[in-house]
Amino acid sequence: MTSLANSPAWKDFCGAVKTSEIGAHALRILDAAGLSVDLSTQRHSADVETAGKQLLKAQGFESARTQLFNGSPINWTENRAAWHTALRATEPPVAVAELIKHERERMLSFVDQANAKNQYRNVVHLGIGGSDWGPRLVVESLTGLTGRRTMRFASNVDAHAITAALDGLDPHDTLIIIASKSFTTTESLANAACATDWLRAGGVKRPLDQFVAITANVKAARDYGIDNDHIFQFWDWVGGRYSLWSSIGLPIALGLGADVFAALLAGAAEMDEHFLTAPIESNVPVQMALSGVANRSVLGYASFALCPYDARLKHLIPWLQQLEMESLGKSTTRDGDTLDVPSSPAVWGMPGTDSQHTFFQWLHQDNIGAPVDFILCATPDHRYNRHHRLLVANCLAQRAALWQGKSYERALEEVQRTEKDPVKASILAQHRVHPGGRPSTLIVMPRLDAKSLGALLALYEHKVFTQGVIWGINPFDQWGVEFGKQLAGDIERRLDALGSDPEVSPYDPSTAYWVKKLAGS
Ligand SMILES: O=P(O)(O)OC[C@H]1O[C@](O)(CO)[C@@H](O)[C@@H]1O
Repeated sequence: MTSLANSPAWKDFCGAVKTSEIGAHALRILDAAGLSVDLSTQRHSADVETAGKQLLKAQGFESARTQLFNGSPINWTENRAAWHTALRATEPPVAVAELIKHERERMLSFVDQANAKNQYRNVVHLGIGGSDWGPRLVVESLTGLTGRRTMRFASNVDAHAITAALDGLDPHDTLIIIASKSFTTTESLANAACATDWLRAGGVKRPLDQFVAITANVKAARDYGIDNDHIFQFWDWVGGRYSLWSSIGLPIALGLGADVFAALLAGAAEMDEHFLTAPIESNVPVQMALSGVANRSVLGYASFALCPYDARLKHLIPWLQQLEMESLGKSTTRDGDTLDVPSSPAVWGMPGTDSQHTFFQWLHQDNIGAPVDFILCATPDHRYNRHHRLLVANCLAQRAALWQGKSYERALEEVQRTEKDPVKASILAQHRVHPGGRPSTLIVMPRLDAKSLGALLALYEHKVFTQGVIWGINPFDQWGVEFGKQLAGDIERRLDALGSDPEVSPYDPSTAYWVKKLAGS
């Protein structure tokens, strides 16, 4: 049985983190691919730095990183590579360079032709999880800058999503994209069927002519009836939640321009280079990963919040939730043992300043709270300077309050200005104390453009990868999701037993009750 908890490197790391003094270290701002990442408000010390390096060494970080970039089958439960870095490399690895070039050229020439013919004023993208969040995040974050088509996204199997996405569009001028690596995903195929009906009802004679498929299962897309010229491939060695950089980026090129997609890839490639070459102590994804492990596994924070102080980045939250929680939400190590330290924090969040009026009270004064990743753009893309100043001030203020806290003495001084009764003043002051010492990271982007966004997404990808290495878990599979899918398929068949009494014996009494009650609905 392998034990991380009992390994000397782990014990040293825990000891160093626990004895690191809050606020004792100097400014710690690291730069990577145009992003500035301020880790000054994370627990750190010279000992933490040394122990962090030893831990990475003990967990085989350098060789794992090499394997990531050279296309080794590091997704060991599925015996596949996770080679998303190849898709954005300036010079992709020889083994896949031709494949990538060929497919990218096909995809971009489709975009060129559509632009030249002034075709498809509307695009409806149907995908879910990794086949949705990435392109949705990029398109919706950057559309204000260069948007050139009406772009809609529908993922949920709740038909309200697809009906809203199609609402008001001209069926004759609408392209439907089915984005699904497996081309078997229930939600995406059910929504595609709705879109076909909608096109037909709108007078389109050959609805499938207006479909595009983006998939690793080309045969299934062909069998579905989609023309070869409208099928854009990606491959087994690209994980679903890492697929944004592949043909899954088609809506970005269609909606924002091929140059925007290229800039996104360039930003990610720059971050890849940094991750590969920067020394450990200034390697931003690695340092963020170590802080994350310290917060989760040593200091016991079960979650962290993501608060972009840029409302355009609202979809970064679900994107990161999938990246972090589908990748790291596991507790079995490579040898099949149970991981014996707490791992994989839950991720949640909301853009600032809305979040301040929603859950920041809890962050400030709950017994434990949660670390926060703050994201800020130095320059906005609007002309309202005061708004931007307010946004920046709020972001910095929240972070300072979480870290510095407010002492009882300071609170008392405040209260005594209006409350003269000493007993009452003391009680009221207690309510105003902020414990402080609450960790956070501040990421400053120069402005929200494709290059910075590409760098930001790659930063989080590598942070998650590094944490997977430290915890010894495979960040590239998702067996937990697969089990739920199997059960949903089985329950759907039982619910479909129109009129007859469905067979529910394999299920627990509560599930059985509801299947019977809702059958035929
Ligand atoms: O691209 P597909 O095959 O439709 O899968 C969609 C999503 O479903 C999952 O398999 C499970 O959520 C994700 O990993 C994936 O991004």
